[in-house]
Amino acid sequence: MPRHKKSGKEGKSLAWLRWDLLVKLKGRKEMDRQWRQRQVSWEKYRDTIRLCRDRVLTRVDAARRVGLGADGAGGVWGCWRLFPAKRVGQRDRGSAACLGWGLRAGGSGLEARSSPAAGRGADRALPRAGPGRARRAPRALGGGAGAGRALPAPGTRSRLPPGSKFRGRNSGGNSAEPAAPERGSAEPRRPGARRGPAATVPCGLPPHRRRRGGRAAAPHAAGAAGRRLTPCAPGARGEERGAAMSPPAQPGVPGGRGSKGPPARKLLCMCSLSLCLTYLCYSLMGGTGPAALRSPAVLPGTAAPRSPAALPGTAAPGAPRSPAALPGTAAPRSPANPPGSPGDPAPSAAPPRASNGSREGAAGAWLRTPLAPGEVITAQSGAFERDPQESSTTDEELSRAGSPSSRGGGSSTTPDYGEKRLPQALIIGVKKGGTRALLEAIRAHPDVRAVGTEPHFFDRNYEKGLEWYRNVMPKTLDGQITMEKTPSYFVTNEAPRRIHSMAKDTKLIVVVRNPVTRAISDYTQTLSKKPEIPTFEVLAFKNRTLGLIDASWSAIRIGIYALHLENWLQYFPLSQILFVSGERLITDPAGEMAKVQDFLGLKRIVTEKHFYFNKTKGFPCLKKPEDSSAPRCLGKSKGRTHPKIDPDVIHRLRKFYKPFNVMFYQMTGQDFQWEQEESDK
Ligand SMILES: Nc1ncnc2c1ncn2[C@@H]1O[C@H](COP(=O)(O)OS(=O)(=O)O)[C@@H](OP(=O)(O)O)[C@H]1O
Repeated sequence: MPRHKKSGKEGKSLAWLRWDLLVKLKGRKEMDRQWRQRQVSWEKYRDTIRLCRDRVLTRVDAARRVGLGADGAGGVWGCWRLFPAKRVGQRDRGSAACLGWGLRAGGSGLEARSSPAAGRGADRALPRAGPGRARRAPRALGGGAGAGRALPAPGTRSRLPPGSKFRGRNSGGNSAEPAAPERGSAEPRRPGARRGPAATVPCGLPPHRRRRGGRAAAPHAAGAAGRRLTPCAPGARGEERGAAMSPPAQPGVPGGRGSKGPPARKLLCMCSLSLCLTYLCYSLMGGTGPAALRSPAVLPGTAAPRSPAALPGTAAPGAPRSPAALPGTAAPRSPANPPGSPGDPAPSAAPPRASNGSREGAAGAWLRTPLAPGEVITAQSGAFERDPQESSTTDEELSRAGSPSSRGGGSSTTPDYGEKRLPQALIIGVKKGGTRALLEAIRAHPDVRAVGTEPHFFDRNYEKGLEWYRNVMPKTLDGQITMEKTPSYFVTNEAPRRIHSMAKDTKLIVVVRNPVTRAISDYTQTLSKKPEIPTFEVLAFKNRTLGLIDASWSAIRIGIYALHLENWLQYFPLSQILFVSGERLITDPAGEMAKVQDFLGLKRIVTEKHFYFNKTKGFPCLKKPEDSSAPRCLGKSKGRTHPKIDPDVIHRLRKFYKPFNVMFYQMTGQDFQWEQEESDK
């Protein structure tokens, strides 16, 4: 039975329950008393605990997905406790040390499991105790490879070091419900558990509860600067979002900032998210060497070695790594770093990406190109992924655009007067989100001038310098906005810092789309260039039998929006980033364009009059309302027919993305309803 806190103003409530549950269970102490005095039935008592347990388990499951099952006493969680940085400035110290610890502990952050069987052991840990049974052994959480072990998960803190003041907090609370004590006996208690602060710090705890014995959560809470919210239960249901997370207010979005939610929930959620995401980041970045995450993907049945850490539920130690040695950890994240400064490695300096020995030979090598140091993902980073097609600018185009004699930097509509300026607004992603449609639509605005090609300045061409970049831009008059779009910026680790150092008030636009559809779209694009590549189903899994999604495949990884957004939020406030729904850009382009124009401070000139739905194309096309010229639809490369994907694979991918989507909704304060979309199908 989880313990409640002994002291404090509201110390009589369970410390691990969600806020709404706490409210419901306000009289829990009283209930305990009544239970002992035979005034409350065992069933009622048991059901209450079962309810709480079920809520908490969603978090456990989600944590397992992101591989937070670090080994050792306390794990990353325990480590955080040792670095209780209370100020933002101390966060990095804690991050580096703890994440270094986490890597040493062998977590392979993105070896995610989506198998329905995975991690369900806990869900099956139904109460069996009844009156007359004084105590029961704590049940292990999770199944599969991790079965039989209590896995640490955000909020469970099951691996805290001995002596930790968190210890005993979960007391089996997450994994099993309490055995019914004999009437009149003391409450059932796990051996070794002591009364006091509960070990579990789940979502929804008010600060005064978290503070005691909850210091591990503090650094992240502080670091998140009160801005980023973390889902307590990444797998949380939609109805929990608004109330539980209190995302920023959005007109029409339930549970926005305006909704009443305890601030502690935000803090706690921030902790979890920060941990998850940072861990993921480091996992992603840390593999230029033979790290677990970068180890060659192995198909079942092949003999190639594979880190056991990659297996779900396992926590085999990987190669020890110093946090300082991790790419990206040493470089200070100072926005003041000017482009080209020593601490700012040029993207072109990235070593040539070679095949890392994946399963499908050349095609596999293409899809699994290792990342450059400091790079989270570069969408078009690999030799084959650098597809100079519809979304990417060819080198020739760029050199033409960047030449002094160039006119308009690739924008055919740019007049030959005014001056070239650095962009004030960027469409930074996401690849296959609908970025081209957005750019073309906003270019219809007379106060916008945009480069037609993708300059890839902040990822591939940064060493060419800002003058080169400026030259790529079209000429503008005073009052006109210069824009460009390069979807790979969103997943480029260095991009936020570089853009910030160019101009910290740069407005950023991200077009997001259901990550499953986006992945299929991404794959379809590649397939159109390379018909010999393996099927989507093959590429999506590391091990399909085990349900291991291959998050090292860029098509999958790009869709973990929350992970990438975290990087941007280090440099830009949320208010400076506009999230455009790729889905609504198709169904209601004028509505989305209204938001874009407002965000850019432009008069709403691009309206429904500018759009025409082309049945043949199946998409909206642009027209000029003032003349009778034919509508302009995007090219054949936009709106391709996707190959049919095995519904089971889609289902697993949805499950994989769900917690990340929920995080993303909470971070942005917008519910893109991708889960809703899916459940409708
Ligand atoms: N008006 C209109 N016309 C055509 N296509 C449209 C439009 N609006 C959004 N979309 C969707 O945009 C998807 C391509 O996204 P991007 O332009 O971001 O792709 S890229 O990253 O630049 O390659 C593209 O994805 P696919 O359908 O998979 O091809 C479209 O679904």
